[in-house]
Amino acid sequence: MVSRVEHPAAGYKKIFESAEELDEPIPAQINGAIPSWLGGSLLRMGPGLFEVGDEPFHHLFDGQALMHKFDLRNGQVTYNRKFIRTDCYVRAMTENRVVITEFGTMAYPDPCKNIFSRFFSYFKGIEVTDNCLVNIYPIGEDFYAVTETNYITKVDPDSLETLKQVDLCKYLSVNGLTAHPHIEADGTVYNIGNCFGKNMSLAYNIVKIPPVQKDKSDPIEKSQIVVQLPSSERLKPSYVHSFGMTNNYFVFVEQPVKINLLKFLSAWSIRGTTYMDCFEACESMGTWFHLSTKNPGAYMKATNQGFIVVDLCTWKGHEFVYNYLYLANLREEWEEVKKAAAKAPQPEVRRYVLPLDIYKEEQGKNLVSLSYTTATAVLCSDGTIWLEPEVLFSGPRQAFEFPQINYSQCSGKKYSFAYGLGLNHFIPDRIVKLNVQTKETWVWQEEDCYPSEPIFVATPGATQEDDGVLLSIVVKPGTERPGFLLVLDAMKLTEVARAEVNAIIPVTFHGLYKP
Ligand SMILES: CCCCCCCCCCCCCCCC(=O)OC/C=C(C)/C=C/C=C(C)/C=C/C1=C(C)CCCC1(C)C
Ligand SMILES: [Fe+2]
Repeated sequence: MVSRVEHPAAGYKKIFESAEELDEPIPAQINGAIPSWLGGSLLRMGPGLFEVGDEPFHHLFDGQALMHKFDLRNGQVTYNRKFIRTDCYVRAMTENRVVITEFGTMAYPDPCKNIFSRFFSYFKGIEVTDNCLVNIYPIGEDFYAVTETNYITKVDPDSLETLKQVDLCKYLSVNGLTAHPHIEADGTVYNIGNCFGKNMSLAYNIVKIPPVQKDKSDPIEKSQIVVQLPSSERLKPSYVHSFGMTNNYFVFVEQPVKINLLKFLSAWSIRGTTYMDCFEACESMGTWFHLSTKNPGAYMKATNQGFIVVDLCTWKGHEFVYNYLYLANLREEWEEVKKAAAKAPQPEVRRYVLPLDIYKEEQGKNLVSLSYTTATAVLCSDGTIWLEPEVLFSGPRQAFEFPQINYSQCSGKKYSFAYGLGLNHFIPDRIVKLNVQTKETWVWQEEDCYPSEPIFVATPGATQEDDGVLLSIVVKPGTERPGFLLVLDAMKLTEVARAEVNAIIPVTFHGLYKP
């Protein structure tokens, strides 16, 4: 899968440019045939406004949230997009400047205010962003666009209208939640977030939001913390992006990119620091896997021969990979992009195996007895277990990222196929399928094309894990219809159809298919 593709024309710059929302859906021109059973909507989130007035946003995660929708009905496709009316967007539009500090862009005080009110507005405390550009997922019968803060935004998946902002702090003791919940077949949502408690007690809280309520009340009102995991360092919690879940367990990977809380809570509002300035690498820490039972009341022994297998997309070393995602770097000419990526952490897809049955007398021995993996776990004298991974995919500066699986069939179970976005020196230029058992790979790639995270949709009644299609939004600059929805056969990774529109579609991160 190692890509030798070069991008001398630097067409990728187009996916980091502002776009206008649409008044109404536009029809797409179809090449190939969209499967007749594929009726639904692909909803995706990403940044769509990369500057306000003459103030630029600096980081990939700062542009204002734009929601995209490809609607598929009877073989026909339309495309629509709207900015979410978050507080940060509405206030930016009203004042024509960056009003709320984003991930890597600081908001300056209002230049129209006099020196005293400017001084006091600095001390008003942190105004946390509600820029929900990262993902969209269902809670009960509702849909929420999210980032990783405590603010989530209820949206209408049909009209793309913004409905309301919800502050999770009103219901739960968390400072934020990840944009990557796990959702069970009945609609129960699990997620994890940092909690900076009283007396500086730090924890990672796992949250459960129940499915649709019989009395039609909002499930968020019934949300609760189900597990609390301790932070390995007193003043510095780790940055959390996602977590793992099986039928019986939660797996949380505490990694060495830390949030410096002192900076976060004090310096930030006074000196105008951004979120990015509050992260630091902890060179001495390594990475800790935390395991907890999911439902102690209904605990059942794991069936997977007493092991939990954890497959991860990783970035090697201690440095935060987000340091390499400033827009100025991503918009460089190709030779410069390559030079910058050469210094960045290197990507690797890894498998770790956590043994569940541990006996003192086995100290120093490899506890993993699964025939199909070379990953090891050795019990140390202090009672901890040292894990070494099996590498599932590795290519220099070629990442397999934004991983997806046949979630409804395989979530938390043994599986064979992962689908991902191939990043070539951080530039998304291919879609990859990886057989995690054999390490075989398949690639879809086309000249000057910039795809997004592929979403798997199973063929109705399918019996095989990879019987279905992958949906990805692709940008091919310089053509008559430069944005298209790509439909790939998930078995062979060959093109089934594309639905093209006359619009450049800015980069999107995550999303879902709503049947
Ligand atoms: C699609 C192509 C992109 C090209 C480059 C991609 C490189 C990819 C590297 C892999 C990373 C994948 C990330 C994908 C995007 C994503 O999911 O994340 C975006 C995350 C964002 C915007 C996070 C925002 C988090 C905030 C504002 C957190 C705030 C907080 C803290 C820092 C401390 C605790 C409190 C709080 C407020 C939650
Ligand atoms: Fe993500």
